[in-house]
Amino acid sequence: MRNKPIANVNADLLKERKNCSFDIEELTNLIDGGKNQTARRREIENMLLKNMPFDIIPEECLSAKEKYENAVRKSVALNKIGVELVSQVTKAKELSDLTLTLRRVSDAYFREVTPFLLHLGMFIPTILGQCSDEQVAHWLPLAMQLKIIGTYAQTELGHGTFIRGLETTATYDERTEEFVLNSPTLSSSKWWAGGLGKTANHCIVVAQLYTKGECYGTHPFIVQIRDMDTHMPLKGLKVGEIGPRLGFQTADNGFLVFDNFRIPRDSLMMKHAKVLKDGTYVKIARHSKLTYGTMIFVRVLLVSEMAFNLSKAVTIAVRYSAVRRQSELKPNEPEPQVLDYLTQQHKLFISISTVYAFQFTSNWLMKTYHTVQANMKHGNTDALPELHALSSCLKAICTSDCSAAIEQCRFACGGHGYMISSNLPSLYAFTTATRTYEGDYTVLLLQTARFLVKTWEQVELGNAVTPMVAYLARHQNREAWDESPEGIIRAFEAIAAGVYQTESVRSVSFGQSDAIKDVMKQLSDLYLLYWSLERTGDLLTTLKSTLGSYDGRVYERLMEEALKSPLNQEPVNESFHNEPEPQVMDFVSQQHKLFIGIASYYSYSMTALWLWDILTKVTSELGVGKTDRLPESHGRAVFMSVFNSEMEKSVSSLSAPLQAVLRQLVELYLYYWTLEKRGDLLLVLQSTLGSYDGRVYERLMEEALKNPPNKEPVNESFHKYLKPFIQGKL
Ligand SMILES: CCCCCCCCCCCCCCCCCC(=O)SCCNC(=O)CCNC(=O)[C@H](O)C(C)(C)COP(=O)(O)OP(=O)(O)OC[C@H]1O[C@@H](n2cnc3c(N)ncnc32)[C@H](O)[C@@H]1OP(=O)(O)O
Ligand SMILES: Cc1cc2nc3c(=O)[nH]c(=O)nc-3n(C[C@H](O)[C@H](O)[C@H](O)COP(=O)(O)OP(=O)(O)OC[C@H]3O[C@@H](n4cnc5c(N)ncnc54)[C@H](O)[C@@H]3O)c2cc1C
Repeated sequence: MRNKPIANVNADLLKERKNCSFDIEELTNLIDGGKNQTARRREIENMLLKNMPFDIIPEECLSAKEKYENAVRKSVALNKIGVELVSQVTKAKELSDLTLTLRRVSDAYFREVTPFLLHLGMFIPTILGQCSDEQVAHWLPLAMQLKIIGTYAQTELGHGTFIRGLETTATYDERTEEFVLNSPTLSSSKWWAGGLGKTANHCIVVAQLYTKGECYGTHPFIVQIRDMDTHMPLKGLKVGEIGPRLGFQTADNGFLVFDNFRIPRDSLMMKHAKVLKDGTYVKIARHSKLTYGTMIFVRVLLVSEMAFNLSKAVTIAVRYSAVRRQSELKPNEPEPQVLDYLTQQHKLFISISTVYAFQFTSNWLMKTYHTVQANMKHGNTDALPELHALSSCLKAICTSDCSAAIEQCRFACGGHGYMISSNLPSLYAFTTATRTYEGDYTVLLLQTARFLVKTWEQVELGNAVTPMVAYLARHQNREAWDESPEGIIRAFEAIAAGVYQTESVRSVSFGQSDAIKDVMKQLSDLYLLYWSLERTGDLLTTLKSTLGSYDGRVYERLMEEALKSPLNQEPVNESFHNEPEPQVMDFVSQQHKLFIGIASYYSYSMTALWLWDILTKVTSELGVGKTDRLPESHGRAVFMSVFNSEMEKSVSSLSAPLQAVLRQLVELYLYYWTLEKRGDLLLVLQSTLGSYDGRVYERLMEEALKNPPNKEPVNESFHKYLKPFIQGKL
């Protein structure tokens, strides 16, 4: 059943909805995956809406501590219902639909994120992907019923991207059949894990595994970190909250430091490798990177997350644009809806088509992921490198595009879009982090490039490659395409566009009406055209350059092109007889180049005179050999102050017009360098990362320890909400 229409809807919005060329319900079914899925989603939504507590005071008006406690309260209530619903589900497909619905509806309760995000998004998936069957049987029910709450601690203060460089050690002690966890340096402190600061009592820790004196690289361990009854951190580890950040403020991201912390042998997650009781290391995996599996899964998930978050932002911006009226186009006529401005449509429509591009690609990517997983169960890891390259590439591009598009949506809402209550700032803060976490943008694109270059080598050798990259061979036959970075980027755009085009056409090819097909086709075309225009340079099959031509006939081509110019089609231009051509001096850009030169000349002359006076004094005091070169900023300050003061002294006797000109030159010099060097001028950087002494890790830890949540070892919300919930007494 459809949701009931709401009374008192803005007339402009009603008008826009009335103008819709297709049946909205039909499109809703398409997005949900069918009529039944829409009905089920609404059933769950309605149930949650009836039972969930909403905020009385807006989340953003609370203190950091109150925000966290409020987030725990709501998470516990939501997950109580979630656990109940999950227990009724029997089929895998139903479970994934349910999880998706819960994830979507949870956003109605959290402007920020739930402290359970990592438990649901990474802890449970890692149990499924990295544990042996016996370990899954033990840990999964505990995690699914939230009897334990976990997180994923891989990143350290010193390393996030370069996983092989992680420093935390897990050394096997065969006498006690335990691993001993240690953080040997400050930079090895675990940092960032969501939910670690205050909430989690378990944690997946990625550490370098040592046994019998050998290091076998990074491996995941499942580790209890807090007492199940008192919630106090266990002896041998230091754990806390890392401090305020741009978004994720209720995710209680944390740090964790080990000091000879002992864990049982079977804490090692043993799907891909084992350590026997006597300390023998046994490799099970057929592919060395299978321990990176959770990251691939989350990268795949993030494509759909971006579709969802952008869909919210663009819905907000489109609705508001229909309601908002601004400016007077024609005297005495009503102000137009801002939605009617073409420039506004330009901001919004590309975001709408991007949402669909992401969603269709995400559906396809998830299917591909499951196919590769199923093959791997039978020992076939052939498709893993391509899945890694593809998920890396799509994750990087969609997270980057999504935060840029959300920023556009904020611009589209003018000043009101800057209000926290518009939700656009929170959506931006959430999505911009996704460009960094789960693999930084640049780093993931480089992983994709690595795969593509290897594929290219195969193509050149005439070997078969997978269908997804077969176009490389086609390109090679058709034209002299190069393997330059531009070529690689272009190829990946072709992949993304191709997937979207074929998937959207495939998805709308059954059952749907012509009206929906038309709209989807328009959106698809818009997406392709937009990116063709954005990347025109990459799409040009020759370089279109007189200077960079393959045959090097630079001068011939320059002359050929010159002769084609329309100006050369007539021997004397009519402006000869009419208006004179402007002097280049009249161009502002030319003045910019010249005037600063003039100002500098005066500055140097004044400073030279002044410097001459003191030079002898300085050299005799310090000795010429000992004087260091003045740092640039010091020199600049000297030029400015001398120029300023010496000019004042010398101009007083000059005529007023000349004084004015010279004063303007002083101002120009000062303003120019103020703008050029504004980075250096920020004397108080107030930054843990940019301090003069470079003590980055020390300062990050010092700041984290000052953090109010770390003043109490256990937050009161544990006793009030978490403990009764975990123990089933709520
Ligand atoms: C209410 C209901 C709620 C429901 C829940 C729904 C939740 C939804 C949302 C989820 C949100 C989750 C929040 C997550 C928060 C953030 C968590 C994190 O950041 S956690 C932290 C995330 N941290 C990061 O993401 C760290 C990023 N860094 C990395 O991933 C790696 O260090 C690396 C890939 C950059 C390099 O690794 P390195 O070992 O140095 O490798 P080399 O470069 O030397 O290449 C050697 C070879 O390996 C190959 N290969 C590489 N990877 C893979 C792979 N995965 N596979 C296969 N192959 C792979 C590579 O291609 C190459 O092959 P070849 O050419 O030789 O044939
Ligand atoms: C909100 C948030 C939540 C997080 N949650 C978790 C969590 O729950 N668990 C967890 O383990 N981690 C978590 N992280 C950490 C996250 O995974 C890392 O921050 C991320 O992987 C980037 O690594 P880094 O911080 O070491 O960046 P760096 O690698 O230090 O990147 C700094 C710069 O160096 C560049 N760079 C680095 N390497 C290369 C290279 N090889 N080539 C070219 N350029 C390079 C990058 O492009 C970037 O510009 C979280 C981070 C954030 C922001």
